[in-house]
Amino acid sequence: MSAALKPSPQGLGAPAVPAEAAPSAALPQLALHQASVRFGRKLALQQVDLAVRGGERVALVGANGSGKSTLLRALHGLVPLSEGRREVAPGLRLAMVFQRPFMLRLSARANVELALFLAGVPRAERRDRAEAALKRVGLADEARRNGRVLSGGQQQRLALARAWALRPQLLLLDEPTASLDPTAKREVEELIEEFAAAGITVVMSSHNLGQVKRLARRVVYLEQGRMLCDVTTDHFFQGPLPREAELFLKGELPWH
Ligand SMILES: Nc1ncnc2c1ncn2[C@@H]1O[C@H](COP(=O)(O)OP(=O)(O)OP(=O)(O)O)[C@@H](O)[C@H]1O
Repeated sequence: MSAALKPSPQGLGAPAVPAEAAPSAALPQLALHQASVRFGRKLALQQVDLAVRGGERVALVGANGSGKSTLLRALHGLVPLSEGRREVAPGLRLAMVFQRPFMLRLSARANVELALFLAGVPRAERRDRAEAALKRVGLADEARRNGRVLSGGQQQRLALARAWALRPQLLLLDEPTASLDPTAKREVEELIEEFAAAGITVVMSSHNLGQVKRLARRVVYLEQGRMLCDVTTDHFFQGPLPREAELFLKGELPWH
């Protein structure tokens, strides 16, 4: 269930974010309240409370299968909640980049134009916006190339261009640099940094703790669909944390 955000004392009045992680008292752009997602017998998300405010940079961290992608999809409204509710600020422009971005067998520019068409952008604006977005991510020279034959890093940048062209206020990114080589990873990270610096709210999942440290200001740790902590990035890396999160961090130490 979803609803528009209103400053109600009952819903968003109750802080879903610990005081130290909340950057401002502004109303959330997007929130889940006691949200659960079930796939058959599998409870992929359990009673999650998460509120995201404008300009935040949130990283979702946890082992494989902990529910990061499901949480991103629930935030986007792509999976139905079996319990709880989703609230979204009226008119919020939201875009998502998936772990394996799907490209149509069309030119890079047409892939962006199609996203604009689906978002209801008038035809007259689509080409300019698509070209500007491709330029923004350094793909102006690839505009006519088939999106499917671009390299993995270029496809991920094309996916970012497709999202950016929608002029989102909030961007959901599912492991945006998974399986990219170090150069492509750095290029994508730089783009995310620029988008965030321009004021776009970013919520991203990542297995790369170095990247979390570089890009995020707030870390949400998930284990078996439960949100076990929601703290500033500094706190996440300095502790103290719940035991499960400490063990996860110890297991991931090679990132140091
Ligand atoms: N469409 C689906 N149908 C059935 N089970 C699903 C579906 N999507 C996710 N799951 C299950 O829900 C749980 C959480 O999956 P999710 O993909 O959200 O985890 P994740 O933390 O993103 O994992 P990874 O880091 O491997 O991407 C897993 O047990 C997964 O198998």
